[in-house]
Amino acid sequence: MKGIQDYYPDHFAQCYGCGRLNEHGHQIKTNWNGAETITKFVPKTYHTAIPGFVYGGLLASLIDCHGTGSAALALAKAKNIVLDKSNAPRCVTASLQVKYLKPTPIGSEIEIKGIISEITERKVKVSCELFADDMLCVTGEVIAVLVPDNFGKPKNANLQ
Ligand SMILES: CCCCCCCCCC(=O)SCCNC(=O)CCNC(=O)[C@H](O)C(C)(C)COP(=O)(O)OP(=O)(O)OC[C@H]1O[C@@H](n2cnc3c(N)ncnc32)[C@H](O)[C@@H]1OP(=O)(O)O
Repeated sequence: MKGIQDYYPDHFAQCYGCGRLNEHGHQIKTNWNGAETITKFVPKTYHTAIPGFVYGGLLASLIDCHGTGSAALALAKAKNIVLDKSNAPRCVTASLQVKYLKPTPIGSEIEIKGIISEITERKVKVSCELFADDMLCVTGEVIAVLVPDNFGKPKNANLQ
């Protein structure tokens, strides 16, 4: 199934967590599910923290990219953008907070829900809930910001 990530421009589609063009990455797909967003992922055995349980860094990474994907969906909706080519808004993570409530069992499909809790012209807050075997294991909050034109460049680059 396609997700918002399939509509990112190619030069924004290399992310390890969600880039469709990163053959080594997770390649998650984020979609609307009613008023919420959703993604699913099946961790591999090599994503182990301790035997039987998923490595927390992977879970943070999934929440991170589901958060930016959810933010992109919300901005597209707010700006009435029809997703039909590489025209999706692209967001970067400004802040990522994760709470590990229970060990996340490995071996079954993980489901992450996203709730858009705040949206402005450039910034979206997304609350995430991660479930495994129908058990709420992790919560997270992502603040995502629309990629600025000067992303990755020093602020005084034009003075050099
Ligand atoms: C090339 C693109 C590739 C995209 C890949 C995305 C993959 C997604 C997952 C990731 O791993 S992203 C990589 C990790 N993130 C970064 O490297 C981002 C590094 N930080 C930055 O580049 C800038 O700090 C950032 C673009 C996030 C914000 O800089 P700006 O100068 O554009 O923001 P500005 O100061 O104008 O603030 C915009 C809004 O965001 C808020 N904000 C900015 N930084 C924040 C922060 N750290 N925490 C909370 N809020 C923050 C800020 O308060 C403000 O809110 P309001 O509009 O309500 O006033």
